[in-house]
Amino acid sequence: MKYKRILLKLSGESLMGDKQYGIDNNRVQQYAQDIKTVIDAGIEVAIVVGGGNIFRGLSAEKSGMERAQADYMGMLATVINCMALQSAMEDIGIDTRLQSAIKMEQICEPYIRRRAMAHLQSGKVVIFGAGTGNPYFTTDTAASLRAIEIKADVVMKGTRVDGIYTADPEKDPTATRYDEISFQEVYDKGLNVMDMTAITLCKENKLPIVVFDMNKEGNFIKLAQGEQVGTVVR
Ligand SMILES: Nc1ncnc2c1ncn2[C@@H]1O[C@H](COP(=O)(O)OP(=O)(O)OP(=O)(O)O)[C@@H](O)[C@H]1O
Ligand SMILES: O=c1ccn([C@@H]2O[C@H](COP(=O)(O)O)[C@@H](O)[C@H]2O)c(=O)[nH]1
Repeated sequence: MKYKRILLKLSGESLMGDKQYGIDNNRVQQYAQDIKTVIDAGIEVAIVVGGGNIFRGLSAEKSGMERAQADYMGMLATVINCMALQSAMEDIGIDTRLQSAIKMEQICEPYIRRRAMAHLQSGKVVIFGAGTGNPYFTTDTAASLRAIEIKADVVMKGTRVDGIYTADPEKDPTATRYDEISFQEVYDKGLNVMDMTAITLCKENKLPIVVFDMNKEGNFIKLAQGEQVGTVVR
């Protein structure tokens, strides 16, 4: 098996499906099924979920809200997404634990690194909510940070584009996709598929990143088993 432990980052926006806002249950159910195939193959999976489908701190700041306050709202939004994904996974028999970087005793465990690793070793999927717990960060950075902390082999960013392009493919139809790219090239070319703090953490800790289309059923297991899917950054 190529990977023993994977950190899967799911963007909030991809949970929207075709909706303009919020959560598309069909999409969440598809993700849960795809995650199950990877768990059933004996691979450990931890997940960080974004919140962009509900609330983004930066956008709220532009409308006049104080940034830190807005960012805490964004972190709470990620927990809502995590709970939706947790429900969908439990419905199909996956054992899960949700850990939040901001304490919410009635809802989930607090983030405790060693406990998270023990859950993973016993076959549970651990979902990390509330990002890093700090404003001015993103869930991409939370994904890199948690992946390093729990000694994952890779960060897989499952999103709605099928890899990293020479420019944002949603804005530039002439953009072409890389199969592989170095951390340095991501900086040099200013590619915005993940924020630079997240990229730097992975670079400094020699942790590869794969960006792939999570909306295509079966992609996650292919990737987990070592097939070439999406773009690898290393
Ligand atoms: N060079 C590039 N290659 C690929 N995608 C790019 C590139 N530049 C910008 N993007 C954009 O990055 C987005 C991927 O980020 P994603 O939607 O997963 O956002 P996020 O900020 O991680 O999550 P959230 O929606 O939770 O805020 C794609 O939708 C794509 O349009
Ligand atoms: O560590 C973190 C993670 C996230 N935030 C805030 O949450 C929203 C949603 O996260 P995305 O990564 O954009 O999906 C983000 O816009 C921040 O406002 C944070 O403050 N700290």
